Amino acid sequence: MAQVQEMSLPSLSVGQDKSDYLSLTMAALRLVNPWAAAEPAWRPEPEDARDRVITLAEVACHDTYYDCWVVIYDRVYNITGFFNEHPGGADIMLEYAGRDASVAYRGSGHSRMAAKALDRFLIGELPMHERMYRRPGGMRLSDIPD
Ligand code: HEM
Repeated sequence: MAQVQEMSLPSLSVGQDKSDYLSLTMAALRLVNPWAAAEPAWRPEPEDARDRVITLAEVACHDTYYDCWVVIYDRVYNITGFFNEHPGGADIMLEYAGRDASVAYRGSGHSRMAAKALDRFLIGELPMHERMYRRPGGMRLSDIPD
C-alpha cells in the first residue's frame, strides 16, 4: 500500500515542479466541473486590439455562449463571460450573439453606466462600408420609426 502512494503522487512532494501540480489541479477541477476550470470569464483586450477592423462575417463566427461577439453602433464587443454578470440576464444577450445588437441595446434603455461597461469589451470596429451609424450620413436611431 505504501508503495502505491509513493508511485502515484511523486510530483506532489515539496520541491517538485509547481507547474505540474497546477496542471494536475486544473485537470482535476475540469473533471469535477468543466465550467469552473474553464478560461477566466473576462480578460481585458490589449489596447491595440481595439483598433482592429472586424467584418460582420467574422463577428458572425462568434455566436455561442462560450465565444460571443456583438456589434453595437458599428463597434465590435467581445462579451464572452459577461452573460452571468448582465443585469438584464444572459438569454436576452445570447439572442444577439454574432449579430448587430444596436437597436436591442438602445431599446432596453441602458444607462450611461452600461455604456461605460461596454467599453471594457471593445475589440474593434466594422469596416466603413459595413457601418450603419458611425459614417458620414449614417443612420440615427431616433430616425427609426416605431
Ligand atoms: C452587450 C453589452 C451590454 C452591456 C455592457 C449591458 C449592460 C447592462 C447594464 C449595466 C444594465 C443595468 C442597467 C443599466 O445600467 O442600464 C443592463 C440592463 C439591461 N440590459 Fe443590458 N447590456 C448589454 C447588452 C444588452 C442587450 C443586447 C440587451 C438586449 C435587449 C440588453 C438588455 C437589458 C435589459 C432588458 C436590462 C434591464 C434589466 C432590468 O432592469 O431588469 N442588454 N445592461
